[in-house]
Amino acid sequence: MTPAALELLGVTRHFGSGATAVHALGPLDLSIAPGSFVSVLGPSGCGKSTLLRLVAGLEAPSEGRLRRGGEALDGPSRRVGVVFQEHVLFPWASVLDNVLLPADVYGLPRAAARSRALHLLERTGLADFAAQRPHSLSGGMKQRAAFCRALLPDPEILLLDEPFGALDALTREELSLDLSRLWGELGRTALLITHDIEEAILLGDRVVVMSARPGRIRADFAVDLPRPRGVDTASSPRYQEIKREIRALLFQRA
Ligand SMILES: Nc1ncnc2c1ncn2[C@@H]1O[C@H](COP(=O)(O)OP(=O)(O)OP(=O)(O)O)[C@@H](O)[C@H]1O
Repeated sequence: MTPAALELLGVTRHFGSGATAVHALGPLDLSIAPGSFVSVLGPSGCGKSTLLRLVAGLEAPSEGRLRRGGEALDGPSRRVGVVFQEHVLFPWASVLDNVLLPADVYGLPRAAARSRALHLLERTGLADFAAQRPHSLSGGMKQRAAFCRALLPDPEILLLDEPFGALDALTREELSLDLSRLWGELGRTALLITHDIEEAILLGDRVVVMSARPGRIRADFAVDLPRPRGVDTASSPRYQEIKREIRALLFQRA
């Protein structure tokens, strides 16, 4: 049997100790099948970013175990790409060089990395901006470049921490639909952290709803909407029904 792309078993995370200790997360059990897109939705401060940092291998759990592709997860890996809310492009480097950054970090063969970077820039509508500096890009374009960079090492798993959070509503929707299309073509596993119910449904195969801190899983909704999803998806009766169910749960007392 193919192992889960990601698996969390009894994971908790505490910060600090004594009177100032914070129980941020868990215990949490979660299993994500290879190739699926899971959206995690929850109130502010429920531990969503903490969850993402654990899965990225940037932090260790206080208790419990994490497994990636059936193996113990013990640190960051080139098999996992991360996109954060604030693009982290270097202002002095060209868009192409920014996208190529993981090639230096992971020692990828330069020529192949360059051709993959150009391909990704092409696929995300940024080919004409490869030689420009990030300041000449709009917010949405900077996030597209950040996606290209995360995808450069061809990661098996893409982690998205509110990647559209700083964008205006129209750019947000456009970029989520583009990401949905790109993800469909790449067939990779994705974990999206978001506050936005619509984005969670539009992108996800599942929407995992978390409780207030300490974040635990309150519900796990299957999003059985056909793909590819587009601007019309949000007006379908099934989409509206899932949205109603999630809203009802979120606005109930935890
Ligand atoms: N390094 C840290 N030290 C102490 N407390 C922390 C640390 N990181 C997070 N926390 C606390 O853990 C809890 C969860 O934080 P986290 O950022 O994961 O939540 P979140 O759901 O991503 O929040 P938001 O949606 O507002 O971004 C919060 O109470 C936060 O103050």
